[in-house]
Amino acid sequence: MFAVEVRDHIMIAHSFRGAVFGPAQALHGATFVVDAAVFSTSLDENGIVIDIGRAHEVLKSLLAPINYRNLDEVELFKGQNTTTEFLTKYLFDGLAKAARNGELGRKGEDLDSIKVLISESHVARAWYEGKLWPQS
Ligand SMILES: Nc1nc2c(c(=O)[nH]1)N=C([C@H](O)[C@H](O)COP(=O)(O)OP(=O)(O)OP(=O)(O)O)CN2
Repeated sequence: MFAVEVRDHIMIAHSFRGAVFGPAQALHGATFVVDAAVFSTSLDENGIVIDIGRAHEVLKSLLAPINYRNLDEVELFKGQNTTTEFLTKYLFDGLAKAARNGELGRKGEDLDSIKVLISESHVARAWYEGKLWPQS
């Protein structure tokens, strides 16, 4: 399987509901490093999985509305614990939509799957990976 991965980062603040989170129930900040990988069993006639520039642009556009924000105040996430895991799925859904629509410089049907990995610190990370087809 071939893959291309792009990276970006965001700075956010948030708080969590639930005793399991201990001190993280209070408002705290984090810098998340986001890695998004797109997989395909084949290369196109240019020898690529997807266009790296377009992948960067799409990832950046998905991160822009939440970068430098207190996620507790983001309407889209109201009532939701914005855990690292939750954010990986949010980004996966956005990237999957773009990939299926051919916005990554490759026909959607030529792409296999996507993995979004978020490193929330130097000791912890979470990811979501899923197939692009059949569409769920
Ligand atoms: N499964 C998850 N667990 C936790 C997340 C998460 O996104 N998914 N996030 C946090 C906090 O936001 C923060 O990143 C870490 O908080 P902290 O309490 O310092 O971390 P630990 O739980 O690792 O440390 P303790 O020593 O156990 O308090 C927390 N968990």
